[in-house]
Parts: sequence; structure tokens; C-alpha cells
Amino acid sequence: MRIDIENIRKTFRHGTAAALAGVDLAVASGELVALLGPSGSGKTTLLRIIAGLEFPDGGRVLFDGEDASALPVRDRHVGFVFQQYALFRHMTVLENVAFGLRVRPRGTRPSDGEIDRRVRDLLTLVQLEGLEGRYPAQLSGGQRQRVALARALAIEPGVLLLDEPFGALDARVRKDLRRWLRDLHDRTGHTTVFVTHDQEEALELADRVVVFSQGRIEQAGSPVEVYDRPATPFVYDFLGSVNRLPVEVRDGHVWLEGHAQPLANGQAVDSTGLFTLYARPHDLGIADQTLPAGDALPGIVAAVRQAGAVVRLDVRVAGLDHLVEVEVSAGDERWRAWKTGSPVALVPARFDLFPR
Ligand SMILES: Nc1ncnc2c1ncn2[C@@H]1O[C@H](COP(=O)(O)OP(=O)(O)OP(=O)(O)O)[C@@H](O)[C@H]1O
Repeated sequence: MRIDIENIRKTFRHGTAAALAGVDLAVASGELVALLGPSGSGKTTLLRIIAGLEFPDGGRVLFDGEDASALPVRDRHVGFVFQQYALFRHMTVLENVAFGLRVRPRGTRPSDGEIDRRVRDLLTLVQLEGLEGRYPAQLSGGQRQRVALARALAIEPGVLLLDEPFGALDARVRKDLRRWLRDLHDRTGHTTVFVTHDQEEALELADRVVVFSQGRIEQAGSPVEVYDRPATPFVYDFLGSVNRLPVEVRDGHVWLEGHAQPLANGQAVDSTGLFTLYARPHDLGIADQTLPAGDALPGIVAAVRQAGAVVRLDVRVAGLDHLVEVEVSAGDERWRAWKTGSPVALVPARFDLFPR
């Protein structure tokens, strides 16, 4: 099922600012989309509006081109897993998953045999065969999440909505469930929208990441797009580490304030004025001292840390009140020669400039 969200606005009665200040988003049928953003940015409100648990002040939600804005939850055919809608404690796994089908009106309710067959198929799909008779208290956190997903899938929804589905679980289980959910999605092809404030979860799991800030979409794009080509300083900061350098652009070159040597290895820049240069630690190269340094920024190594396959350096640059973070591959053997106090020359291989 395709979802179109058109100019959705919502202000809560006691809220000071708009929870959603005009949001447009199209989710293609079968797409897996992550809504990512800091706490309070409006992600859950949008998910609840898609589900029909909340109504907007303005704007429309369309399912497959049909206006669903006025439809109540039960007529939207959405399956959802919200943290506050926990499993029923007094029901077994089997009963929990069957619940959505059993409460259907007589005319549309499948037979008992059909419900049983469907529930057992789903438990196989979520890899919980053999646990049908257990109660939620007798399951691990990850198993409970999978029961909740099976329960959401049981009604054969057109859309699956997940609010921080793995939020309360430890890192290891989250990682396993993430891989499992991606696999499940690829097999079932449900249009899925999930909310997370975990960047890694969004980047690893989703086809498309929608970054929220203060009730607005900052950027929507593939994980590679939002990570490698952030549209705004906010997206740069929110998705991973970034260095910010105060620079001036003149004569087609980038100059760090107070430095006589241009930066950026001769890359032509056509604007002029004062900017902040944004560069990820792994996009800052270290010039080989045996070659002419070219346009590079001299600095002194303040710390070297190896973390598995990467090596992180903190570099002190004259005139900057913070250290510059650089990341190189541990496969680059040069790092073994770098010690605290070593002189190095930084070259931003890839960067963005935002006006100050
Ligand atoms: N029922 C409500 N009544 C009043 N204000 C609300 C209500 N629900 C949400 N808000 C406010 O709307 C804004 C957006 O909240 P929302 O829950 O959508 O954010 P979120 O991005 O999902 O955050 P989190 O990651 O913390 O869940 C916040 O300022 C929040 O305080």
C-alpha cells in the first residue's frame, strides 16, 4: 500500500510549538522507511496520525490514493507495534497473536481452524515455533517484540507502523532483531514505517531515512544520501561525527581563519564570504609528509586511538579552540608512526560549506 502525507499540521492544546509544522511525505508500496530525529521532533505524532490514533489539525493522509484522514483506526488496515501497547499478560503467545482476528465481527472473522493455521504460520515466520503456550512473562525481551510483530501482522495489514520497536532491548539483541526485521520485510513486502532516534538503526535498516527536527522534515533520502550528502548542518550533526571549521572563501579557495595556507587541496569553490566548513572525520585525509603538502592544514597530533579497523586521531590546529577529529583505516600503516606531538597536514577530501 502506498502512503501519501500531505501538509500535515498538528499543535497539541498545551504545546508551545507545533508538533508537526506542515509535513509532506510519500511512501511507496513495499518501502521500508525510518523516521529519525531527536526526542520531541514529531516522529511519533506523525506515526500516530498515519495509524488513526491521532487526528491532524490540517492536511491529509492517503492510502493508495484514497483519503483516509477521517477513517477510524479499525478501518485503516494498519498493523502497529507501539511501546505502550504491550502484550496481553494473561494471554499466551498463541492467544496474543490471534487476538486481532478473534475480535473481528462474525461476518469477517476467519474460522477457528483458519485462525489457528494463520497464527502458527506467523509464529514460524517470526521464529517462535514451540513457544505458543508461553505467557509474555516467560519470554525474553526480543521474543516479546517478535510476538508483538506477529500480532501486528496477523490482521494482514496494508501498512506496518513501528514505534521504537527495539527501543528497550540491549545492543546485541537490537542488532539481531534489526537484521531479522529487514529479512522479514524483504519476504513479506509490507509497506513499513518505523520511528527511531538511533542513527545506526535507521541507516542500516531502512530503504529511506526521513530526518525530523522541530516538527519538520530536514531531509529525506537513502541512507547513503543523508549520510554522505547531508542537506543541512542539522543533518550533518545528527548523523555521525563532524568537524566544523570557521573558514573564509575568496579567490576560489577556502582559508581557515587566521591561516595563510589555503585548504582543500586546490578544489575550486565558486562562492565567497564567511562559512562553516563541515567535514566528517573519515573525509579528512592526512597528507604524506614526504610529498609537497599542497593546500593542507598543519596540525599537531594530540591523541591516537585504535578502535578495531579504524584509527582516530585528535589533531590540534593553531587558532582553533577545539581538536579536529580524523579517522583513517588501520590498514594505512602510516598511523603507527604518529605519536602525540607528531606534525601532520590535514586535507579535507570531501566537505560542505554552510554560510555563517
Ligand atoms: N498528547 C500530547 N499532548 C501534548 N503534547 C504532546 C502530546 N504528544 C506529543 N506532544 C508534544 O509534541 C511534540 C512532538 O512529540 P512526538 O512524541 O511526536 O516526538 P518524537 O519525535 O516522537 O519524540 P520521542 O523520540 O521522544 O518519542 C513534543 O513537543 C511533545 O511534547
